[in-house]
Amino acid sequence: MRPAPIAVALDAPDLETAARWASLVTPHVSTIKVGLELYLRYGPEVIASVRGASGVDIFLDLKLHDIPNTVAGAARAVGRLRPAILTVHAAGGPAMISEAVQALPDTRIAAVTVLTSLSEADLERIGLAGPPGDAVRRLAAMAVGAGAQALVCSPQEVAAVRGEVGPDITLITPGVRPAGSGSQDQARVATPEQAFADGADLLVIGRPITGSADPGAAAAGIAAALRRSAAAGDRRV
Ligand SMILES: O=c1ccn([C@@H]2O[C@H](COP(=O)(O)O)[C@@H](O)[C@H]2O)c(=O)[nH]1
Repeated sequence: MRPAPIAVALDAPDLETAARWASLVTPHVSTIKVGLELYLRYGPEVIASVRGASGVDIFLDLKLHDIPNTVAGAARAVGRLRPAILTVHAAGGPAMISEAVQALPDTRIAAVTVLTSLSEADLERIGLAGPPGDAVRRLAAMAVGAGAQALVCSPQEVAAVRGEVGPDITLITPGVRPAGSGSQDQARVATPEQAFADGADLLVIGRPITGSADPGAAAAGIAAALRRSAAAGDRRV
């Protein structure tokens, strides 16, 4: 059975916990995501520890955001870790995105549009007044024009972004919460089934899996729900 298009966010306080979560979920999911907490604490060595012997894809979520030359250097610096996906902030602009793409030809550069933790009220406070979907679509079009092969947006915008950028761009959605789960610090959320039906290619899910008493069973349960959605033809795009 093919692993489900889920990236489990290993936001763990220590390496042992991250490696344990990784070994429990990798039979069920295509990807594991290493973010700032683990990478800043343990550095590049963390990747080998969580990758183990599995063929799981590594999603390095460093959200690079700096001048183009600095981001190009940072992207080259992580190249030897062979991440399948590396994030940059779309707000860094087209030259920065383009430099990252050129620096890492074998990695999918994913541009983060508007963080899923931000609400419309938050956007107004940071000078981006208007529905989040408007800013997400603007940033998505710019990032793809600059060469980004993937985009990060919330599941609430994924259908509109697909309409904007077409079928060839990988759409990645954090802000995924199974029915009945709390949204915690996420502001723009939807269920895994809804994100998948609306066209997400990779669902980022952290605490609903890693906070469960049995992360392996939680990942398997969400993977099974996605398979049922696919079999029922629920995907609209
Ligand atoms: O807009 C974004 C971009 C990245 N993330 C990351 O995804 C996970 C979500 O974890 P949950 O526990 O499922 O909330 C986390 O690692 C974030 O850094 C995001 O949430 N939103």
